[in-house]
Order: sequence, then structure tokens, then C-alpha cells
Amino acid sequence: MNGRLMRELEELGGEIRPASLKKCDEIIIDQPGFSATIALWGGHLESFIPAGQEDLLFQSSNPGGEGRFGRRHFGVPVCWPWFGAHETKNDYPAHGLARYFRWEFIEAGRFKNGDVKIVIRLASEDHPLIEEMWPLAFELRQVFRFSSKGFRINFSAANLSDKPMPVSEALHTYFHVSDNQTAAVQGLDQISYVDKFDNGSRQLQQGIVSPCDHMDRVYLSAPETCEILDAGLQRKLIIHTEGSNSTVLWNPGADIAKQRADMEDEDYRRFVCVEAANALSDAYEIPPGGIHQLKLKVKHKPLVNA
Ligand SMILES: O=P(O)(O)OC[C@H]1O[C@@H](O)[C@H](O)[C@@H](O)[C@@H]1O
Repeated sequence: MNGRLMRELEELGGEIRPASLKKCDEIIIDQPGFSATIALWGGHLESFIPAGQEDLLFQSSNPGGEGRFGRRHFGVPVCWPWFGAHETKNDYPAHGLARYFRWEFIEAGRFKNGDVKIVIRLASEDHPLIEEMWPLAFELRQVFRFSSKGFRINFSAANLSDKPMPVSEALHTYFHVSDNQTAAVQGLDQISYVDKFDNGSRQLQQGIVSPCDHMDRVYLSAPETCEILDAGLQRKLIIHTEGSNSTVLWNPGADIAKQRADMEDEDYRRFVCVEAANALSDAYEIPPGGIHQLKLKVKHKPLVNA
């Protein structure tokens, strides 16, 4: 990292924790209204803690699998350029490449209203293994915006190649909840979904989703806003997306969680994934030279004022 970036970060009261997660740096921002941590490994927003509250994001109990594609379930993994299993290559990792490679920290500063801004990027040309596995050149950027009210992620993908780029994707957010048995997701009533835990059958959502246990669902043509209601933390999380047609809800349930190396037995009770996605029939192509943006905005509010 250069001196300019270091100064910009220091002016925000930020610091770098060097080579601390999977041998990559973490960026820590500590402000009166919140603290946030970004892992350059995979470009995960790892933690966002509003002052006086519990983290909005979940982190699994241990760092997880070793090896090039050892994954960890925490924060906001970026699933790109494919969501789920690769269509033809069985030996390629699930959920694409972006969550396994080192991103570059390129900017720290403030928006006009004082919100904190951090920008990171991942370019295919920076990693020979990416170029080998995905021969279409790209540049990804994440612009993080933090304030005491919550966080935003503006994710953009630029197709630098001369061919159309097929993409399915997700900002696979692990929202921390007090208990998945009592937490609820509201806002998907009457939306049709593909139930991956029921052989991909099509279902229609009736009312709220609760408990948030053992579910793997892709809601297609989903609305831009939904909410997590957490009675235990007396907190409501308002999730707003742009550029995302699918909303994925995932919680592994007790049995599948046991197969995840980084999760302890009770970890699955402490999160629900609500993912801003373009998956299955919502997959699309970025034209040569084109850009696609996926935006996620998360605000927290007391549940009592719902
Ligand atoms: O364990 P991973 O690879 O991070 O994936 C977690 C889950 O992510 C969800 O988005 C998928 O719909 C699930 O099928 C998948 O199991």
C-alpha cells in the first residue's frame, strides 16, 4: 500500500491489520457511530457494528478450510462470475472466483455528507489463476459506504473483453440474527421461488419466512426491498437492492452446517443469508466493454418502531 492511501486511511481513524486473514490484510474503520472491517481476501465486508449494538454481520467460529479454494462463511462474500456450481466444470469452486482472491485497496475518503468511503478492486489480470479459469478479462470494484445508520455496497463488474460475458452473481450477505428460529424475513409474500432443497420445485411464498431454518431458495423477479425482523435483538434490518432480480435465502440447518468446516454446531442458528443476486433464469450477459452494477443498502432500526 502506498503512502497516500495510508494517510487517507489514518485521516478516517482507520488502520490496516497486515496479513491477518488468509495472509491478506484487513482494513479496520473505527468511528464514533460504527466500526467496520473489510477483508481483502475475497473482498468481504466482514463486520459492521453500529455503536452500542451487535454486529449486523455473522462470522463463523473458525477460519475454515485451507487451500486455494478453502471457503469461509462470513460477512458479505462476493459470488461472481457464477452463482452456485459451475455449469460445466465440476472441479471449479462453488460461487465463482471473486471470494477466493486478494482484492486491492485503492481509495479511502468521505462522501460529501461525511459518510466513510472505501474502494477495493479485483482485476483478472492481477491473478494468473483467474485468467486461466475465466478467460474473459474483467475488473470488479466495490465501493463501501458507511455511516451510523448502516452500510452500502456498490459492486460493479466491467467486461474488458471483446465477447459477451455470461454472469450469475450474488452479494451473499450473512446477516447476524439472535436466533434463526424466531427471526423472520418480510417482503417476499406472493413471490415465486425455486426451492433447491426440494429438487428445484417452484413454490409461491405465503406471508413472512419464519423460522429461517434449512432453506435454500431463489426468489425470482424479487422486489428491491425486504426486511429481517429480529425480536431477540429488537432490531429490524432493511435491505434494499438495485441491479438484482433474484433474492436468495439460505440457512443450512443443523445437518448441513456440520459439513461446513468453519461452522460450529450452533453457528447456523445465528445467521440468515439474504442475498442480492441474479441467479438461475435471472442470469444475464455483460456486453463487450459494458459494466453491470449491483447495489446493496442495509439500514438498521429498532423493531419497536416498526
Ligand atoms: O457453502 P458455500 O459454497 O458458501 O455456499 C453456501 C450456500 O449458498 C447459497 O447461496 C446457495 O444457494 C446454497 O446452495 C449454498 O450451499
